[in-house]
Amino acid sequence: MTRQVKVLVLTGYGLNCDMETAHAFKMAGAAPERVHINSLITGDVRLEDYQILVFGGGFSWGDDHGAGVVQAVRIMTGLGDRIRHFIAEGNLVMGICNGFQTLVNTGLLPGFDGDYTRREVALLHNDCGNFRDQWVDLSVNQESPCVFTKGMDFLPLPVRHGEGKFYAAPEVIHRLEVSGQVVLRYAGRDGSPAQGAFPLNPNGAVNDIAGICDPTGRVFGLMPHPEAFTHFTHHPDWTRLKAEGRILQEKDLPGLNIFRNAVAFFKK
Ligand SMILES: NC(=O)CC[C@H](N)C(=O)O
Repeated sequence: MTRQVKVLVLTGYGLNCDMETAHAFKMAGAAPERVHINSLITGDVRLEDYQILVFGGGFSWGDDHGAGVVQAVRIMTGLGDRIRHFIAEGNLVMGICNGFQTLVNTGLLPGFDGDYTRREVALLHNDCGNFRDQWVDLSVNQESPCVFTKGMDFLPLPVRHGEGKFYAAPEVIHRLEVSGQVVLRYAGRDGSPAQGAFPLNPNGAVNDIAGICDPTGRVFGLMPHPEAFTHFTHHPDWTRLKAEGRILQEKDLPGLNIFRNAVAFFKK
């Protein structure tokens, strides 16, 4: 019997995508569990019993002091060493939207030189000045070491955030680009770069960056929500896309493939 891949999906304090995220991992063949942040910090639940740790979407601590900021402090003071050990052991960490904001505020991303404590990038308020709830098209960097996006080149996903503008100093952006750590970019429907054009790029993200990974490719954060595209009718244009034969075979759902890739990583 093949070993079950155990996924820990965090819950609590304003997170609101844990049910969908756990469901997506279940569809991908894993054994997900929704675990309250406190249960992990107190040690009632042990991180070493899992292979994938997920920081999901939501409004942790009400986005006070900036989205993901308080969660990052709580996580790093209570769990920092255990998470760094978890990564060193070869496991996977994923941050979706509020989870991505948390990963950058902890310094778990971008993880340059194996240092998972340094804050190098930020997710700022959207340039448009308001919360965006829309679908975006994403091009995938096939040169990236990211294990979650293997074999993918394009995916449409929804975004829903107020603080999604990826930002960093030019030398940090350059380093992310040359190392292949830029995984996802906002694009046009044909996969061509959005070049900052609103609303293809919904937040003004520098270089259209929507998702990055660490140098190992095992820590991945993204603003869009892959757990919200696990059935072809989730896409607002699914009838047209199906008629055009562009996507939407049950078997190759872009959102679900992110979770399938994560699970497949442990089944090699
Ligand atoms: N969907 C989310 O996770 C939202 C993230 C965060 N609360 C924001 O608005 O930016």
